[in-house]
Order: sequence, then C-alpha cells, then structure tokens
Amino acid sequence: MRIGVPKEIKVHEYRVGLTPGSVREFVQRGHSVLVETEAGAGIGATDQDYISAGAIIVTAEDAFSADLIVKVKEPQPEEWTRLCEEQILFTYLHLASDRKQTEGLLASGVTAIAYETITDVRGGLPLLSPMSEVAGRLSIQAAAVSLEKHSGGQGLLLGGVPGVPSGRVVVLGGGVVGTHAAKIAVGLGAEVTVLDRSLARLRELDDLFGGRVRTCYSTADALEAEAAQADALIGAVLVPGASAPKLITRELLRRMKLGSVLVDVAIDQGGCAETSRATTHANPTYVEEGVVHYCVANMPGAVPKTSTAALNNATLPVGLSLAEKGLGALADPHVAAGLNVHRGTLTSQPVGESLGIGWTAFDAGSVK
Ligand SMILES: NC(=O)C1=CN([C@@H]2O[C@H](COP(=O)(O)OP(=O)(O)OC[C@H]3O[C@@H](n4cnc5c(N)ncnc54)[C@H](O)[C@@H]3O)[C@@H](O)[C@H]2O)C=CC1
Ligand SMILES: CC(=O)C(=O)O
Ligand SMILES: [Mg+2]
Repeated sequence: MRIGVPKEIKVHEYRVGLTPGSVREFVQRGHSVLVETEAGAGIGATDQDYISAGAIIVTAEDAFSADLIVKVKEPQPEEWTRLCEEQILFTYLHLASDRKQTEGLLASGVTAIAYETITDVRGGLPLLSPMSEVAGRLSIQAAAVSLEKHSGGQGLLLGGVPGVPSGRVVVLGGGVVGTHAAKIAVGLGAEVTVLDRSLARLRELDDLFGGRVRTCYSTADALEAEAAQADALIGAVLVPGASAPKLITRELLRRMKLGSVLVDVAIDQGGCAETSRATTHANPTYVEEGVVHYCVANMPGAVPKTSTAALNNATLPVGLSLAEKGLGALADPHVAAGLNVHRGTLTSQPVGESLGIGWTAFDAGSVK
C-alpha cells in the first residue's frame, strides 16, 4: 500500500504522523511511504533521515494522493478538499465538537479513523492515552506559568516555599490526563484533589498516591466547594467520542478566586467549562470572570519530540494493520471503534448525537 505522511499545518503543531523508525517498519513490510518534505523538521528528523529509512520525499499534494494518510491533527479545511473516497485517513479527529470538519469529511467520501476512539480489550483508549499522558503533565506546567503575575494570574508559586503554603490544584476527571496532572502537581509540592464520578477510579487513585492526593466523588456540590478554593482547576473529563459535559458553569467560575487558572484539557472535545473556547500555542490564554483560561487543543504539539515518539508507539500496530489489510482491518472491533466516517456516512453514535446528525453503525461484513 502507499502511505502518505503530510506535514502538519495546524498553528504551532510540530508533531509528525510517522517517525523515521516507523517508516522503516512499513517499508520492511513492502509498503511505499511518501513523506512530505520537511514533515519531520519539528522533531529534528531531516528528509535524509526519512530517505535512509526507505521513504520517498514528496510534495503535500503527492502525500495526500496515497491510499492511507497518516497524520496527527484533524485535517484543516484546505486538507479536506484533498481527500477522496478511495482513501483511509488515520489521525485525531475530535468530531463531536467540530461540525464543519464532520461535514467536510462526509463530503470528501474518505474513510476516517480517529485515534481517540480506538479501544482495547481493557476498555481503554490506547491511541489517546499517550497524548493524554503528555497533556496531563503539561497541564500543570501551563497552570504554573499562568499563575505568574505577568500572565494575568494571582502571582502564586504552586509549590509554595517553607513558611508559605503551597497552592491548591483541583483535577476534574481522574483518568489518564487527571492522573498525570496529579503526579506532576504532587511533584511540585501542591495540594491536590481529584474529582471523578467513578468510585472504582477514585479507589485506584487513592492506592496509587498513598494518601498524598485527596479524592472526591464528583457532584455539583463537591465541584462547587473544591473550585472555590482552587488556585488551578484542571478540566480532564471525557465521555468517549462525545462532546465534553459542561460541568463548570459561568456561575461557578464567578465563585473562583481572582487570578486563579482553568486549564481545560478537554477542550478538544469542546471543553468542560461554559466559558472555554479553543486557543492556540500562539495565544494560549484569555481571562473570563477573573480566571485565566488555558484552552489549547493540541497541547502535546508543544513537545513534539516526546509526543511524536509516544504517539508512534501506540499508532504503529494499527497503522501496519491498515496498510496490510486496508478496510479489512475494521474486522477488529477495537479498530472499528475508531471509524467515524465512511464513504459519506457518519458511523459514530456519540458524534451523531452531539451534532444532531444522522448516523449508521458500520457493518464490518460490508467491506469489499
Ligand atoms: N488538549 C489537548 O491537547 C489534549 C486533550 N486531551 C483530552 O483530555 C480529555 C481527557 O482524556 P483522558 O484522560 O485520556 O480520558 P479518560 O477516559 O482516561 O478519563 C476521563 C475521566 O473523566 C471521568 N468523568 C467522565 N465524566 C465525568 C463527570 N461528569 N464528572 C467527573 N468525572 C467524569 C471518567 O470517569 C474518567 O475517569 C479528553 O477530552 C481528551 O481528548 C487529551 C490529550 C491532549
Ligand atoms: C489528543 C489530541 O488532540 C492531541 O494530542 O492533539
Ligand atoms: Mg471570581
């Protein structure tokens, strides 16, 4: 099969779909890999590195002419128009909060498989997890910088110093993002509370952190009480495939401290605060109701060396299966869970329900 790897064009997105090491795995199995020139510049991989791995260096147009397109971020409007019915697109999509992209992909006829909804036998999201690990860790760095006075924050050091109490971090959602945020916040010396509506998850976190993190069952009352005391609130909830529940209302935000910070990591699914709107690494924050909002939808793009390597570790096996079997790879129900759009039909129930668009479940038996 011909695999295309375009250079990412989203603002300050420096990751790339395949590392030279991954290219080598595809080439060794007899596939041709067409890499857009300079696609790896953000991770320090030169065109020559890709050529040494067996790739052919091409233009963006040629990379988009391949049978399987491997990307990182959702295609931008000028990229939708390059996609067609015979192709498979393999990338993050986050369609539940993005009607325009959904319509663009439906119109193109492409078969689009979203990294973030592929599942595994343990009920996890194995192609989302590595970027959630990165974003969770970064969320505390973002909170710490946003709390600095010149950033619009109250001027507070999260870890405090001897004789001055540390700051309070409240993490809403104790999954992968939430756990990694808690790890870094604990490492900085902050006081940390994690809220989740899964008791089983709260039990695991209690064991994992040996009492160093407070756990709290997530109700409206509990969130209100915790948010009012937070210096940094991390939005890390997920209902897989669907738009994020708006748990943080404007009213709740008004009760937060002036100069506190909301890092809404869930912004790629529309955000869990009423006041959240997506920002970019070029202009990551804004202030509403006295609270600094950090709502970057591609946080891992800031650390592309770490993120691209971590992402490839997870995407490579599925990518190789798609290259070998084409649509036949969808016979695996965990891969099929990633299918969002197929030849003009929306196949994802949560996306359909979030956007009010009709959807039809994919029938793996229909693959020719
Ligand atoms: N902005 C960015 O650059 C990035 C954003 N993300 C996003 O971060 C979000 C979280 O991802 P993960 O941690 O991997 O998900 P996860 O599925 O591991 O964890 C989500 C947690 O939220 C909890 N939850 C769901 N509804 C809740 C509610 N109403 N109240 C309290 N807890 C609730 C679940 O029980 C679960 O423990 C997702 O939207 C993901 O797409 C991930 C990576 C990068
Ligand atoms: C998960 C995601 O949207 C990202 O890594 O950019
Ligand atoms: Mg206020």
